[in-house]
Amino acid sequence: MQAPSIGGVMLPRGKGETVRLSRGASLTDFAEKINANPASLVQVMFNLGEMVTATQSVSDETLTLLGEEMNYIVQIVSPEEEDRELLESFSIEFGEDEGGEENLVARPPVVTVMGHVDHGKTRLLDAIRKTNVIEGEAGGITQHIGAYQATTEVNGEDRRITFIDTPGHEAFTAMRARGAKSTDIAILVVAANDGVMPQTVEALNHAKAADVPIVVAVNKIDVEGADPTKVRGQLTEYGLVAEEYGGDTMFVDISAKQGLHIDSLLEAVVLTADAALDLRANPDQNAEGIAIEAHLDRGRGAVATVLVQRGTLRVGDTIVAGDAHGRVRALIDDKGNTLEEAGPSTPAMVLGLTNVPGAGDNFLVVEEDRTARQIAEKRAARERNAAFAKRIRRVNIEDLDKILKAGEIQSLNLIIKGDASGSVEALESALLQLDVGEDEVDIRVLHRGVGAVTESDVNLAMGSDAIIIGFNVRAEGRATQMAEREGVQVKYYSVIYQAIEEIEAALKGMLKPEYEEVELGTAEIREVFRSSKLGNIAGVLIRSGEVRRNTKARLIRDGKVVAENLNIEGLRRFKDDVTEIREGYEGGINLGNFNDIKVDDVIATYEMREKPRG
Ligand SMILES: Nc1nc2c(ncn2[C@@H]2O[C@H](COP(=O)(O)OP(=O)(O)OP(=O)(O)O)[C@@H](O)[C@H]2O)c(=O)[nH]1
Repeated sequence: MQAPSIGGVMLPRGKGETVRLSRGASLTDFAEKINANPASLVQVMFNLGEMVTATQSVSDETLTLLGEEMNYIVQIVSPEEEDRELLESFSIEFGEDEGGEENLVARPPVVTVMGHVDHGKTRLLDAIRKTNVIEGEAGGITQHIGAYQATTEVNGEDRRITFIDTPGHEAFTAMRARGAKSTDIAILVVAANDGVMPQTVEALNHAKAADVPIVVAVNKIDVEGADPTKVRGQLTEYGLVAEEYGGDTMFVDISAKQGLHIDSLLEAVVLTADAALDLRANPDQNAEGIAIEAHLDRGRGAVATVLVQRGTLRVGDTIVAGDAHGRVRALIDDKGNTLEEAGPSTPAMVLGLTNVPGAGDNFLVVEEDRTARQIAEKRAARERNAAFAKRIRRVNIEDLDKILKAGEIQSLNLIIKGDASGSVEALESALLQLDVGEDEVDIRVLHRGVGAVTESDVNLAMGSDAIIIGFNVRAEGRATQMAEREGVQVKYYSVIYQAIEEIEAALKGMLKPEYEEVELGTAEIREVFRSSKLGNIAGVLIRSGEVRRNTKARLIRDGKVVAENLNIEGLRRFKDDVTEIREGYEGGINLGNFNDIKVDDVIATYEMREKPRG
């Protein structure tokens, strides 16, 4: 008996081993991992009804399906995980403070300012910068490097706060979508004369999704008609309840224009950080953090602003940032002063990199130039490979069940955009009431709003693995392109019940499947043949049902199960390989490596089938 083959090409069967593949891998990558000929995998896919070339990047499902067919467990590795492993291969553990509790020192909170258009984000960042920025020694020309530090006195102590100097949540979500956590606290700016507006809600949902505490700055209180109380009332609806109303969110009334109560706002940030977060880091280790901004400067070459998250960055350090590397030639703060070093939560502009890292890329200091270069090169190669990947697979309605089975998500995250607040609310409440059975799957609406699907929605969806629902609205041109590029699904509906029906159906499939064993057939061993290549072959008579190739089996001797979890690896009738043999017929069974068979033993075959849901 031969090993199963398809079209003359040997099918490389595994023994249930795990094969790890990067997202977007090709059949050639797979073949390399299992030491097989890529052509044989192309053939297997063809037999499964999919035309795939050997070098083309394929979806997660295709890789999984292929694995199942060949008896391998495929594990898809995300880019973040891959990067962690890359660093681990150099014995670097990124994102961990070295040492124990005793090595940790308090660090300033890192703050992002968010809010609706024209509510005063830029003005506020300028006001803070003007009044509270730490005096530099030389006092160079102020420049926007993407972040700055301010000080404020709280309970007689000078406290520092780091501000990300790009107003709006776009930068925040773009970084988060890349897996970087840049912000400890969000300041939500709401103009008191305008009240809560769509982007206010969007911003607060972004912060909530990232689990970042919010401090509300009620701005423009100098303007006539300003109504700070109304803002408090409005935000209550979104779960932000002011402290004075018994909630735990600090609200501060300010005027960015007149510089009113800026200190109170900074104090509120510090108090919120103290109450809600334990912001500490080890300053005595190699520096690590993220790149916030980067560009190519004609005179200075690649220039990147980094935020140190732990350790201390020093001039002369060897550094890798994304796929850039180099020696730190100079560190410069936001006032143009040169720095010798930058500790936790300190932003600094770095000169000396070979090229420009992306915003949200991580950076780290390594001991040797060679290590830095190797890490950067490996990352660059990976980026190139990823660029070949046609489509990054994210959550989509059609494959919800598979994605859930793979354990990739536990909840269905949705962003709902619609033409009117009434319809959006109706859709949301209907969806939240869907009976998804024994609450195995949560439906979470991360954001809802009236208007077109925007790039910001797509960003939020990317960062939270969400599906966007457009109800009687469409996506803006750039948002459509971005969603396509990033593989974020946007589903459009114009009738509420259709939306609900489709999602309910997807969820039914999405519920974790239950499996039951189904007996297929039994075979009585009449004779045992010995083959030099395959070991013992059972000559059998099928007593009941049918015996199929590639199914599970157990061996029964004198009414007792003597071996479990065997595989029907080969099946023959006379000289031919067959896929099944039915009751009453004779044939040969090869149980792979298992050779302990005797005449009169019974091979009972079964398969695990998904239980239909009631
Ligand atoms: N009267 C008054 N005007 C303010 C205040 N804060 C900001 N403004 C004005 O409001 C307008 C918008 O302020 P920006 O700081 O540009 O608002 P923004 O939120 O950064 O706006 P975008 O960048 O467009 O999202 C400007 O004309 C500011 O001068 C304030 O406290 N009082």
